[in-house]
Amino acid sequence: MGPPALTFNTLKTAAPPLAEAGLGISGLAAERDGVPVLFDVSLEVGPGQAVALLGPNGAGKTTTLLAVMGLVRVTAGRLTWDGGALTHQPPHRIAAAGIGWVPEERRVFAGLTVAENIEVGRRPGRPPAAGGDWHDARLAELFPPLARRWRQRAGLLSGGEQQMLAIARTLAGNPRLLLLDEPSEGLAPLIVDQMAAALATIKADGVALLLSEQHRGFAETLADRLVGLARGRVVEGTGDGFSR
Ligand SMILES: Nc1ncnc2c1ncn2[C@@H]1O[C@H](COP(=O)(O)OP(=O)(O)OP(=O)(O)O)[C@@H](O)[C@H]1O
Repeated sequence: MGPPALTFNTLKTAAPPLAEAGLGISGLAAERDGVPVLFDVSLEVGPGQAVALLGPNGAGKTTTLLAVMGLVRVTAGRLTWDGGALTHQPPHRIAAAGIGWVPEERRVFAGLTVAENIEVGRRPGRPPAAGGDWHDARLAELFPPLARRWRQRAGLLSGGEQQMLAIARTLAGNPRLLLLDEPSEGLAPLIVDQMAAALATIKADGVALLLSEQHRGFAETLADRLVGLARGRVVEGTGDGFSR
């Protein structure tokens, strides 16, 4: 039998919770395929906040997101969500608790239409963030380029449109925390601006955002806090004046 179901607001760990609302990460260490990759990562993301992980290739940004999603082995530290323990929960329970993952590779279903891809992401019964349900009309308003291609196959979309679709599909499940791996990677400048505007709207809706970013400008536009990672550790992290 797996670990007990997450019952938020009732499930409290013995130690004081990191954050009563949103995501808490404290002293996180994790490994991939038996190789230690994260050694000491701590941060918090509250509802309606955005935190960007910055750092060079191999710093551990993706691994931090994977650890939140339960997709790598956590060897030390704590993960909490709305004050309840998240550490060592299986990915499907983490997803059911309202955490959505947008992988770097996008992974849209090329043979399905935009509308069908979004339908795949629906998670009926999951309570939405403060702004309400992400139904089709809201998603189309959020990403106008998708609205124009609603009945087209996803394989025909540009890279930027596929990135929008990957986000829209995850949003369709009404997550209250969105994990985004390099959302601006490989996008044309105009598309990057559209992406930043859309993510700002999602944030204003009350959704918490934790993103991995290589582009500092994009991160600064969007994030309330920047957290610098190097070799699996937080090297700098602050609300303002962050520098590397
Ligand atoms: N399957 C694996 N087994 C062992 N080590 C791995 C595995 N995948 C990644 N790593 C290592 O983990 C470290 C952190 O990788 P991670 O992908 O989290 O970095 P990142 O900051 O997201 O950088 P990038 O932008 O290159 O993805 C790197 O040193 C990488 O080589």
